[in-house]
Amino acid sequence: MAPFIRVEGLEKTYLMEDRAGAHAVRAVDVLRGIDLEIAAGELTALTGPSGAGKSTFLHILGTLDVPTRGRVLFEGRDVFAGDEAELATFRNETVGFVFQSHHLLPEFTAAENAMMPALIRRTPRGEARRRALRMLELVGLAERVDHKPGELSGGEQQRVALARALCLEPRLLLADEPTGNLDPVTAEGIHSLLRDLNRQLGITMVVVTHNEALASALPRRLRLESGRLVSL
Ligand SMILES: Nc1ncnc2c1ncn2[C@@H]1O[C@H](COP(=O)(O)OP(=O)(O)OP(=O)(O)O)[C@@H](O)[C@H]1O
Repeated sequence: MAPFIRVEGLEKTYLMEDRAGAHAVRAVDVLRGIDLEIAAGELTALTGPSGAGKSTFLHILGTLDVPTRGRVLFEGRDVFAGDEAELATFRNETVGFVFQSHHLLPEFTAAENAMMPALIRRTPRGEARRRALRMLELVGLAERVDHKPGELSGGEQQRVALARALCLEPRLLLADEPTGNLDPVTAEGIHSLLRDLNRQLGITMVVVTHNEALASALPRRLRLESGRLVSL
């Protein structure tokens, strides 16, 4: 059976306008040949120096960005072989994202923020709210569903962002420095929650972090260095 995710010969080069020379273009090689398999249900930490390409790699895994060379296969299917509409469908149905900054809408409550992806996908309001409340309960915020982001702590805001990412029950959760803005204790709380959710829901997760201590508590660790992946 094909692995859940298989990355083959992945390369990413950004072409930059060279500001010194007229119309000259400079290539920035960020990912230089990545091969990787991720099994369904795996929870993987991705570390590496600043600028190593962690976000770029995560964005390509989530089809928010496209590779320059190489392929990404989900259950054997080359995701970038399809057109933009197919990519968007795949992304909406399969992937949930959490970022360093939670991007919650300040005027809406935790429940309303968490149900947003379902409403955008035209899920009936009652069903969307049920899903959101279930996820808010899973992230430990059952008592805070009517709070707006400004009435929540930083860790609680990030948990709402997590509930929102999980609202449509994605099979893959990609988290880019989800604890980057949090104090160490709150950050450990979010990581421990990710481990619990991974066990309970069986969602495959890739979590980018600068924090080696947090990364070392996750079952699998990868490190990006000079555009290549190293297993730890
Ligand atoms: N759109 C772009 N055009 C040109 N270069 C880019 C672009 N996006 C990223 N880069 C460059 O690619 C490299 C990798 O960036 P990326 O954000 O993936 O690194 P990162 O490992 O996530 O870094 P950090 O830990 O600091 O967030 C950086 O050197 C960055 O300057």
